[in-house]
Amino acid sequence: MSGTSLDGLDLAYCHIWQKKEAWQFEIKETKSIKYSSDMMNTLKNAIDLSAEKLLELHNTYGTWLGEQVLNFVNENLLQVDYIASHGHTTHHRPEMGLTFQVGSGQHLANACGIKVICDFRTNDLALGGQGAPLVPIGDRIFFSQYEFCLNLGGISNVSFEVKDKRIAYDIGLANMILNYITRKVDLEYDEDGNLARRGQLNHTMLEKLNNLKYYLLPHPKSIGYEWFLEEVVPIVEETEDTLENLLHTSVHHICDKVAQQIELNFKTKNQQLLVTGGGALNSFLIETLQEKLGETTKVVVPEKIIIEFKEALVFALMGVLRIEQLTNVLSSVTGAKKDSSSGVLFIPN
Ligand SMILES: Nc1ncnc2c1ncn2[C@@H]1O[C@H](COP(=O)(O)OP(=O)(O)OP(=O)(O)O)[C@@H](O)[C@H]1O
Ligand SMILES: CC(=O)N[C@H]1[C@@H]2OC[C@@H](O2)[C@@H](O)[C@@H]1O[C@H](C)C(=O)O
Repeated sequence: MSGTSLDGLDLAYCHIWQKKEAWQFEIKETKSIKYSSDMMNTLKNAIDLSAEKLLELHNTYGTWLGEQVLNFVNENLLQVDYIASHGHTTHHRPEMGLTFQVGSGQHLANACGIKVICDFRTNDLALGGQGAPLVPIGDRIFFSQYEFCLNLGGISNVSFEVKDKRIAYDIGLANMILNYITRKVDLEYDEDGNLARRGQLNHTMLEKLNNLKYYLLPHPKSIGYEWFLEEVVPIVEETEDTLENLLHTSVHHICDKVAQQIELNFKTKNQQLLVTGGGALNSFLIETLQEKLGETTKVVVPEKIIIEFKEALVFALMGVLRIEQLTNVLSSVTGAKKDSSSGVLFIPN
């Protein structure tokens, strides 16, 4: 899994099996590989590449993924049935019916000698859906004890049940804006939200962020880096303020939007909100979120392995479901014509 915050590649070696029809999991080994600044820039700027250069990146990144898998397998002497690979999203314009994840499955398979399932999003787009978010199938199967599952990666998304249907959508900003601000001073991210905690609210910036048009759209809906570049970056750039105030204001914005969605979809007193993704490690953000939600919603920060590897785990589950020809993409989430068993299998040569 490689997510929108561009921090690196997450590898998880998972056992997934069924016991009396209920799916079970164990995450046995994990590894995160931080991107070099070159790699990070290449992936970030892939949006501007020519078709040829993009295809070249698709192949070279696929091979690189396969090499990382091979190292991980050899380091831990793993026995692997399949690799489920998300790749890295370079383009996501569901309104135009397109999404693209670099990381060619054939190159990946050939580089590690293991069968690969990848390209999990295209089929849903072909069926008229958003192709995102996909992790809600895992929220339903593995984390149904929580009324809400929230992921705070580059982008925030939420997932919950309404009358036996899973609903989920990208809420809006999360670490993407925080990292954009800290990277101006060559800081990868705001550790524990310490800088943001010292800042003060910039009311003008908060109002502009809170009024972004995307927030008014009904679900199903999802966003990509394009939205960030076009709609959000101008607001940050036109705001003259300290780093601390920009971060503080962005944290409030992130939490305002999450709290609004949880309140709108209120389930029950003492409801639990499971928070995963790197944002769960930002203590200022988590405190601010809990304050905004009040006593009716308990923010649950799980153990670190779940915070950091839940998305990788769910892609592994999606791979298993694909092999078993079971539904792994929910149309109630994406708005597609129907549920699907998505993903493409590549056999190594
Ligand atoms: N200790 C920490 N304090 C504050 N922020 C943190 C901490 N650890 C990680 N983060 C933030 O979390 C980010 C990584 O989050 P994560 O890996 O969940 O994102 P992602 O999977 O790339 O995104 P997405 O789920 O949107 O595709 C980092 O870039 C950083 O902003
Ligand atoms: C197109 C794409 O890659 N979307 C990502 C992105 O990052 C977070 C959010 O936007 C979510 O919709 C999705 O990723 C997770 C893994 C998902 O599909 O559930």
